[in-house]
Amino acid sequence: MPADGLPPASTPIPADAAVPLTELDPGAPAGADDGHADEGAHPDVVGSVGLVAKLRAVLRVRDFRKLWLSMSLSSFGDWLGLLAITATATSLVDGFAAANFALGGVLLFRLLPAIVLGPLAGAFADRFDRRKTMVITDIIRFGLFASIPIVDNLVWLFVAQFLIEAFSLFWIPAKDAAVPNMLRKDQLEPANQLSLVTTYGLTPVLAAIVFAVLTTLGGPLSQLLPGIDEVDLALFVNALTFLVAAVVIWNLPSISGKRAAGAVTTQESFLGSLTHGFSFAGHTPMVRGLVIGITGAMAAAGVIIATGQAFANALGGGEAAYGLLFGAVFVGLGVGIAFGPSIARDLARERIFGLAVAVAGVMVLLMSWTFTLWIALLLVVLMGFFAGIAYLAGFTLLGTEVEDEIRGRTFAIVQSLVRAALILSLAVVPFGVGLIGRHQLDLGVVTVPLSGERIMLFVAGLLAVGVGVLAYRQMDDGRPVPLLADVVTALRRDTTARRRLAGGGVLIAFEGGEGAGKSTQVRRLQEWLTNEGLVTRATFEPGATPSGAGIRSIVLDRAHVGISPRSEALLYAADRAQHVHDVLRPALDAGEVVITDRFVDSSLAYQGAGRTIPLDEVRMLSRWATEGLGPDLTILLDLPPEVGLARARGRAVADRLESESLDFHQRVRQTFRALAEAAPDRYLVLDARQSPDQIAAAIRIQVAELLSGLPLQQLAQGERPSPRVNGSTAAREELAESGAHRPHAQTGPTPQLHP
Ligand SMILES: Nc1ncnc2c1ncn2[C@@H]1O[C@H](COP(=O)(O)OP(=O)(O)OP(=O)(O)O)[C@@H](O)[C@H]1O
Ligand SMILES: Cc1cn([C@H]2C[C@H](O)[C@@H](COP(=O)(O)O)O2)c(=O)[nH]c1=O
Repeated sequence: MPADGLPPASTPIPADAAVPLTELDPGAPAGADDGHADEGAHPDVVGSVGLVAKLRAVLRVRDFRKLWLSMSLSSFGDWLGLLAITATATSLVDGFAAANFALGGVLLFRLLPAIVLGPLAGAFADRFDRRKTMVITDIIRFGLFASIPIVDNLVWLFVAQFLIEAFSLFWIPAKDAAVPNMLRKDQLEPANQLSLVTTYGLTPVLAAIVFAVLTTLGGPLSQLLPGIDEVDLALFVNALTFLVAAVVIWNLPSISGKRAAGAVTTQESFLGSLTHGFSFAGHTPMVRGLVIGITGAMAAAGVIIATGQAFANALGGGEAAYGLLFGAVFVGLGVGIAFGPSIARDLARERIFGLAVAVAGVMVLLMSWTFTLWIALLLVVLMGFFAGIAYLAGFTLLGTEVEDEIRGRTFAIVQSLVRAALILSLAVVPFGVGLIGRHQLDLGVVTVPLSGERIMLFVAGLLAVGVGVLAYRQMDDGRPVPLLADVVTALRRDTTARRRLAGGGVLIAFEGGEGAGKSTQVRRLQEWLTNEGLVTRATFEPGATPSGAGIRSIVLDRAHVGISPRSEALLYAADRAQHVHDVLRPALDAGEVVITDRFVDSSLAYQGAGRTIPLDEVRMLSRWATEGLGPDLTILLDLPPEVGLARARGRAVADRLESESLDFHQRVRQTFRALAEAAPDRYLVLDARQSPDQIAAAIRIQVAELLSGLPLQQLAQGERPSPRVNGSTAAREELAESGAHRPHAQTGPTPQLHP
């Protein structure tokens, strides 16, 4: 959305015409200040294109690219290993019950070590050379995986599985803690997106395909190599992936960082560093919130997994429905991870995390009372979507906000709790489902089926909502913007409103033709606001900065004949860029009410319609100069040009622009009016033939409404300094000193103003 609220104007404006109203978009939302939030990025380059560019940029980092490849390989190996081990476990026993026991045993032995060893592994990752830790654990895992088909025994399978998982626990925090050191902070989110999509989207599918191929090939192969069956082949391939990963990581010295050559980065004892990790997680609100949210969400996820089959049956869908529901979770997760950041890019991750967990919980709550398969599928996709957003936000926050020294322990604690929560819910929920059984609740008009799995799902939903809210409260460090307004303005990309809500000042622009009374009204508005106790700044274009003053004399001096329209447009844009940089942004950032006599619309009207430069080009130039800054309110003082020019000429000799034809000034007027009509929410159009008092009164009413309740800089009680105006030397000195006024000023909701 253009900063000025206009759609692209595709055709040049004829010399004798103002901008036709049909070229303007009356439905344009108010006040899009899009450049500010995505500094440096073209506003159109968000969403999927932006994501691809970000992923490419991340993959251009050589060390990360290598680590990602080796991670992908290990992840592929892990999935292949899981398929092969579960197949091996069931093939090593006879009978249905024994096969299920063997399967359950494998999963239990996979999850169990994390509870005991996770925190130890984290402390290890923070103390010792992460590269060596990763290489050694990869080599050990290679040996263990390769040993399973060689030993070919269920007990050894359990032991090996336990050991593999135990060593993985040392590998994971070392890797998680090393990644943030390879990338810039802003690259961490796309890097996490890439890793998560690879681990949970690509590699499981690839592993399933390869497993199918290997098991097909395994038959003929076992005839060639006696003693080796199809599952053995998968396990050997899997073992090999770890060996390759070890070689790749060995060649990445940057993973070691400060921990190279066995250097221990802390003087703490091992036990000390372990307890320090727990105390850090317990006492840092952001980490505490994440731990609560992730653990609770995982417990809820465990409930969903454990009740999935029964729920699918309750929907009347059986195995096929179970498969669909299972797939739907991954579809939602994938979409959430891939597109969540661009959809919610203006929201703080600290807010996104708790909010997304809670909303995912609401989806589960709704799901528990759903009786139609397709509605359930939709809710599952949505649940996965929000869970994906939460997962990515949580993971990225851990990487960006936790210091390197303690990152390994933090990741490890989260990892342990996640697994513990999963085990607990996977173990407890089936009992709960069985104990509750299936009942019918007769409500007179309808009979509602009450079954164990639905009640358990309902409890899981409640749990997720609860931990989401709790995490949100822990992590939301007193942001001034109310949540709803934050979410709505973020989704609408209304960064002007966001700036206002966050105490980032308010920008009011006065526009209109020559002699319309802008300077008079700027002065009066500033006087009134100052008397109302607000810190204000009045300024103007062109010429409010030292370099701008030079530009002003060039563009307005009639002696400068022959300035081309484009050159004129560039001069005004240069003045504006300096103005935004030196005056507007700093004052807005300080929470002041900034009133400017002319802004972007003047360029659109004078250089666009007046000089007939395509409006789009002028708009692009202005947007570039202002970095997308747009006014919160534009007050257009509308006046027939002949009246305004007469007023202006009564004041001084006509300057270069004032000397233009009446036709030129007519086009300027029509364009100002058309711009206002295209975005009525953002404009106050006043007939400038009224008396100054009448105009000032109308302005005060509108401005009082605009400022009401906003967190703005206020003067201390009783302090009413003379208004500050930019442009003059004295005013500039005051601008430089403005910090000196600040100690008296404080931010707070604007009290009731008295228009
Ligand atoms: N509402 C009004 N009715 C009649 N005269 C007015 C009104 N407002 C201002 N004036 C007078 O018109 C002249 C121009 O006013 P002002 O300088 O405020 O206009 P401006 O829009 O800033 O002009 P410019 O853009 O040319 O600088 C001044 O002499 C001023 O006193
Ligand atoms: C900002 C801006 C201004 N102009 C023109 C409009 C006026 O003729 C003069 C400024 O004079 P004022 O007395 O200070 O109003 O400059 C323009 O053509 N383009 C612009 O962007």
